[in-house]
Amino acid sequence: MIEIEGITKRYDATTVVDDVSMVIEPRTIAVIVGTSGSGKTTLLRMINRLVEPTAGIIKLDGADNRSLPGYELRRSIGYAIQGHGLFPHRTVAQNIATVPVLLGWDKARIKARVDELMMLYQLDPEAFGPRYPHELSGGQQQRVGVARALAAEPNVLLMDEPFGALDPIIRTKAQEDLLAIQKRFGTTIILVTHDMEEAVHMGDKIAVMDAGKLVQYAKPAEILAKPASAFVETLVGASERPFRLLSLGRVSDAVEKGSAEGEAISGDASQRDALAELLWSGRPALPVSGADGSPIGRVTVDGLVRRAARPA
Ligand SMILES: Nc1ncnc2c1ncn2[C@@H]1O[C@H](COP(=O)(O)OP(=O)(O)OP(=O)(O)O)[C@@H](O)[C@H]1O
Repeated sequence: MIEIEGITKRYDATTVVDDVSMVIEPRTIAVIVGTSGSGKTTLLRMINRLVEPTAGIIKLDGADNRSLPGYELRRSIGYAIQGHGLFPHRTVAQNIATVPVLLGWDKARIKARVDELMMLYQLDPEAFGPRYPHELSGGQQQRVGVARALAAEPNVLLMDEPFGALDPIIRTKAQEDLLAIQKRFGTTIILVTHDMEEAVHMGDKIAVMDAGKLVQYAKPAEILAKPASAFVETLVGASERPFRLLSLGRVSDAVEKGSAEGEAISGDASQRDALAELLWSGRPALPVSGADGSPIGRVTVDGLVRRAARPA
């Protein structure tokens, strides 16, 4: 668990992070969003003490993050940044091994971990391990950057716009990979992004920053349905909000009694996909199938539209 208590950072007279308090539960993803200059990166870097706060406390599993020297703290916390930050004169395998080497792991353990992460990221260790970063595509470099951050099995991973430089298709894949890896290792992740779509997709909770202040910290559905201020509402994008809300819900949660003509949609599909299919095919209702393929009811345009409407 990460507890941020009244954290403030000032540079001379300018307050760039202003009395922020938030708790990040273990094994969850908190996404920090906000406009440029709102203090997101500074907040993130106070967790691993690349930036020292002016006031406030940050606790990791109950311990003040100042109870260790900064360099030791940083070996226990993964850190991945936009543009990956790989060492250009070290091979891919050496880059990934950076922190395990610093921690003095034995060679066999390091090799096993590097190979495991490379396989996980679909980079053949034989082929890619000896290569240098410039011999990789942008997407591959980014994967190596995240693999390096995960190498020493950190409980906490800080990510600053890790997918910012990727094109949209690779970006989606990178997000899926990260979600799968987060589930597998149970890592607690704090991710900074400009992209509300990414925040809604990735976050168990979303923290919205504006001018150094934390203006809302809540589950994605709550941020979308009940933005705390006009600023959050703008950031969420009022016109996109209904679709974002639907993308969070499963069809199985919107099933109505009755039947419908045509091919069934899976109860696991998102409500957004169901609405897209309904509108695209011009039908008022679709049959819904359960996990075993048997019909469990139907989903309707009217029902989905009601769900997308902002709750009173
Ligand atoms: N070392 C520093 N000295 C003085 N001011 C700084 C320093 N680092 C950051 N700032 C200022 O603090 C403010 C917040 O910066 P920060 O990088 O945390 O914002 P951000 O929300 O991450 O922005 P972006 O999305 O553009 O990366 C900015 O106005 C920035 O100019």
